[in-house]
Amino acid sequence: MTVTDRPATDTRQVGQPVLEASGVTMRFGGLLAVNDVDLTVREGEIVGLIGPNGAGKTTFFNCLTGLYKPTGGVVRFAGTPRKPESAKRQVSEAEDAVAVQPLEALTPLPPKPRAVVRAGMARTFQNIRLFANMTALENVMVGRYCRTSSGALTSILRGPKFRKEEAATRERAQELLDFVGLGRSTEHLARNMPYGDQRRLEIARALATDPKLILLDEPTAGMNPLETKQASDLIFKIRDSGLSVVVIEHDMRFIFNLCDRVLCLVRGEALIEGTPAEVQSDPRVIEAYIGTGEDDEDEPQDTVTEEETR
Ligand SMILES: Nc1ncnc2c1ncn2[C@@H]1O[C@H](COP(=O)(O)OP(=O)(O)OP(=O)(O)O)[C@@H](O)[C@H]1O
Repeated sequence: MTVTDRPATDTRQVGQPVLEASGVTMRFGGLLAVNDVDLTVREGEIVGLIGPNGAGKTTFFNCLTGLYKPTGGVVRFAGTPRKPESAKRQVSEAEDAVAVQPLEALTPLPPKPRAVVRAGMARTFQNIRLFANMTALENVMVGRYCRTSSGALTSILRGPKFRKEEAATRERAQELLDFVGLGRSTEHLARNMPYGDQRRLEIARALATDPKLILLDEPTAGMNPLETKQASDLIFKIRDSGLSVVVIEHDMRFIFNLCDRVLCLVRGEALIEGTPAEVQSDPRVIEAYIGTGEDDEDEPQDTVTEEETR
């Protein structure tokens, strides 16, 4: 029996590339954390990033999202940093449906998280980073502010323009809470919400930036099986709404059921990239996780078993 329940032939069409990372390399002093890694993500795709602990997954994510400036390689994205929009455009459906540009239009991303977000890339983190003492709605509204145009003075004066923009921001935030299944938790303080809800709230906040691509770093870490299933359903729903998704996870069953393609990193290098069926049947992947027993005494071990990778 295999881990994936996906049909052997998936007839969904994927589109143009939205992200193209080539030769991405990241050194921390003498440590080569990511070495010459390529990744292309197309419109409508869910791509998984797996690998044992310390393989370089999060570092690669940080290079893609501008948190780190890679020491080598280039990250191109089908979008350029957009200036904040007017309140009217902010809620327009047309704006949500920003056309993904053809490959030629992929532009190198400036290594600045804010510019990367404005270009249309959003992410969540391995450790939950919510504003604990803010409500769910306020947390999502914060994510939305990168798309609003009110400056400090407008905000202080709270004039008609500010009020209109604030109302639109609030409305969009509520829509996103409904979308992720937290419509009834609007006024709950983030810190009082159940763990699985906090993870969904983080996703809602990331979606508030109007991304074309969302990157999720271990979205099911610490979740029970029901929460994991709900997370999987939510990611499919996000993909079906027109976004591309890249997801890091250690839960093999989750990854192989969810993803169109999977990239496996080992010691900073791409070991294999392919369909879930190709990756889960590759003996090198099993070996990378469970080790050969010869030289892995000091290697950190993941919890995956050979049974799980099959
Ligand atoms: N800021 C940093 N400075 C120095 N070394 C770092 C830094 N960030 C990560 N590393 C090292 O780079 C390597 C890759 O780490 P990274 O966190 O990217 O791996 P990972 O695959 O995400 O691991 P995990 O699954 O445990 O989260 C590790 O050896 C780690 O210790």
